Amino acid sequence: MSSSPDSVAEMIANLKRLGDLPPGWEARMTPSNRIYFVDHNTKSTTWADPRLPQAAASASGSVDGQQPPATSYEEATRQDRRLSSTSAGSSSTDHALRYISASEAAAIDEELMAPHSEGGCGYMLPQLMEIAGLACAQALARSYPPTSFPQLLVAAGPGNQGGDGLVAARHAVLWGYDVRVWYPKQAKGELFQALRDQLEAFDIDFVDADDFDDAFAQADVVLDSIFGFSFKGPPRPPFASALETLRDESRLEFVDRVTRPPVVSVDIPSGWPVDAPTTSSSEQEEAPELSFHPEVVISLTAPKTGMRRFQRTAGQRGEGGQPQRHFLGGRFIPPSMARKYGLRGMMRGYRADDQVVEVTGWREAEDGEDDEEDEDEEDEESQ
Ligand SMILES: NC(=O)C1=CN([C@@H]2O[C@H](COP(=O)(O)OP(=O)(O)OC[C@H]3O[C@@H](n4cnc5c(N)ncnc54)[C@H](O)[C@@H]3O)[C@@H](O)[C@H]2O)[C@H](O)CC1
Repeated sequence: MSSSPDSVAEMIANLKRLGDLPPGWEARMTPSNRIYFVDHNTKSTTWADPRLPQAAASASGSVDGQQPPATSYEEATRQDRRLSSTSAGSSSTDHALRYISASEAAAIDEELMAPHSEGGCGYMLPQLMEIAGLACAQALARSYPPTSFPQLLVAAGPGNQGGDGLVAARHAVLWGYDVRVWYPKQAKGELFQALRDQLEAFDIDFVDADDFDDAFAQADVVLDSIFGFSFKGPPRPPFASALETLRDESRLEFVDRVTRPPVVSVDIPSGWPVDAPTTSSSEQEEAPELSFHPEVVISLTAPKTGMRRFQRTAGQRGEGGQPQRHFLGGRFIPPSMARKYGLRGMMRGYRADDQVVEVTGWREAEDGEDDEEDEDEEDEESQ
C-alpha cells in the first residue's frame, strides 16, 4: 500500500505523538511509505507499533497479523528511511532541548499574554500559572510521591514563580501531601491574594517568614519556587538566608546529608544565573557563591541557558544519593509560537495528554535544527 504525501506527514506526526519507543526500538519507512518497527534487541522487524496494545494496533491498520514486514532486519538497517534513532538508554526517540535566554523567556511570556489583535495569544496570567503550577506538582509527585515523602514545604518567592508554587501547593494537598508554605513576601494584586485565600481554605499552614530553617528541617521534600527567569543580582532579604540554608545543607558531609530533604526547583534553581553565556564547561562550572544543587528541576516552556550546567549531571546520583532529574512543563505554547522560537522538536517530546515530560539525558538541539523540520516537510510534500 503506498500513501499520498499528505498522509505520510500525518503518519509521521501520529508516530511522534505516541512518544518514545521502548529501548532498542526504531521506526522506519519502506520505499512505498509504510511505517514499520525495528527491534534491535532481537534483530527483527514488525508492522506492530510496540507502544500500542495489540487490538489497538490492528485497528489502526498498522499490523498484518504478527508477520514481519517484507523488509528484513538487514535490509532495514541498510536502506530504509529512518524515522527515529535508537539509544542504549531509556529512550529510543532522539529528542533535543532548545535552551532560551532570560530575555527570550520574557519575550515569550509577553507574547503569550498580549491580545490576539496585537499578534499575541490572549492568555491571562492565572491560566498560564495554573498550567505551570500543575506541571510543577506533577514533576514533584513523579519524583517524590506523597506515600514516601508526605511532608512538603513550598518555598514561594515574590514574583510569578511564587504563584506557580502556590498553585502546586493546592494540587499537592489534593494528592495526599501534608503541605506547608513559606511565602514571606506576597506579590501585589488580586491574583496572589486569591491564591493565598485558596490555600487558607484548604487549611494549608503558612510558615512565619523567620521560620524557614525549622520548616526545612521538618520537610520530607521541598519545592523551590523562589526565583525564576527575572532573578538578578545577589539575593536580598528575606530570601538570601533561605538560599544560604539550601546551600549550606547541600554542603554537609554525605552521612549527614541523607536526612536533608530533596529539593525540586521550578524553572531554574533559585540563585543560579538564568543566563549562561556559552556551553563551555569551564564557565559552567563557576557556581555563584550562594548556590545549591537541587535534585530535580522542572523547566517551564523551555530550559533557560543557565540549566545547561544542571543537564550535564542530570541522570547521575547527586551527593545526597537521590537521582538528579530534569523535567519540562508549561505546555501552553501554540504551534505558531513554537515554530517562531524553534521549540517544535522539543515539544513533540510530550506524550499524548501529559503536562510534563522528563528530559533527563536529552542532548542540546543544534543551531537551526528546528528549521530542518520545514525542509523535511517540504521534501515529504514533493515526494
Ligand atoms: N511563560 C512561562 O514560562 C511562564 C512562567 N511563569 C513563571 O514565572 C516566572 C517568571 O516570573 P517573574 O515574575 O517575571 O519573575 P520571578 O518569579 O523570577 O520573580 C521576580 C521577583 O523577584 C524579585 N527579585 C529579582 N531578583 C531578586 C534578588 N536578587 N533578590 C530579591 N528579589 C529579587 C523581583 O523584584 C520580583 O519581585 C518563571 O520563571 C516561571 O516560574 C508563569 O507562572 C507562567 C508563564
